[in-house]
Amino acid sequence: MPPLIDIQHVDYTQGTTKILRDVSWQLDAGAHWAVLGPNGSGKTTLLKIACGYIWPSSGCVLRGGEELIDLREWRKRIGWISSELVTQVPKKDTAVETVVTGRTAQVGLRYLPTFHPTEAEFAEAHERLEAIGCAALADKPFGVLSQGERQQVLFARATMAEPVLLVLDEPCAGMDPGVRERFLHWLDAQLAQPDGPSTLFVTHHVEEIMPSVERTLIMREGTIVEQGATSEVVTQAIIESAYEIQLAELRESGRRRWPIWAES
Ligand SMILES: Nc1ncnc2c1ncn2[C@@H]1O[C@H](COP(=O)(O)OP(=O)(O)OP(=O)(O)O)[C@@H](O)[C@H]1O
Repeated sequence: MPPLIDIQHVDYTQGTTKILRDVSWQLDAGAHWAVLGPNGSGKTTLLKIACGYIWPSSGCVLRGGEELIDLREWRKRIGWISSELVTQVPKKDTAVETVVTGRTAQVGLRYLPTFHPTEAEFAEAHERLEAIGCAALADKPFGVLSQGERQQVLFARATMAEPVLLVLDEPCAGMDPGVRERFLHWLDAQLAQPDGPSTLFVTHHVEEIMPSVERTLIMREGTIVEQGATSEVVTQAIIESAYEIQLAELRESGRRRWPIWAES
């Protein structure tokens, strides 16, 4: 089977600035990748090219082995969950109302005058919440949910479109340690399910890479400097070099890797 996304020798330039240089990377169906790299290294740009929101200046992108596909249809099969999306959800919409809007590209049920979900769609939204262990959240307003619960609801919303790819863009930003750990263990269980969508997990914190995220790529200055099995890519030497930092240790515990900072 051809890769879900096959990026070949892609450059991306804006004005005189080269933002991506000779990037090649393949995402197989069902694979889960962590995407690491310092601020401004080109992660978001790479993801936008992969998802078909922007076009490369040179090189090519195949999706399912084909170059020319209907990108509007393709984009409907991608769930992009970011902190920006969290801020767009009206606080008064309930969790289930938020999930049902997964049938559209927008959030905010009361602001979508032409979208009138059927009873069957509401029933499905309830099922989606139940399937991920969040049935109890259904009638709670989005505004009262914790940061972790909001991510869970947006995950359920993304599944309404039966996505082939989920992009989780720094999902743990703003979470306290307890919320973050509960959310990450919940997410790990979701990703470990067979036949789920491929996932791209963007983070700045290597300890957030859960065991189910078996592959990692690292960007730096517009290129992919490392890609492959998480166990081989997320090493002390590679992390120190990618972020220009010094660690006392990158300790493995609970099949995750925890940076221990060196004394300065
Ligand atoms: N439309 C644009 N015009 C000019 N420069 C751009 C444009 N889009 C991105 N850049 C620049 O390209 C570089 C890569 O940006 P990008 O958002 O892809 O980085 P990132 O790795 O996602 O960063 P962060 O971790 O801070 O989110 C940055 O220096 C950014 O300022």
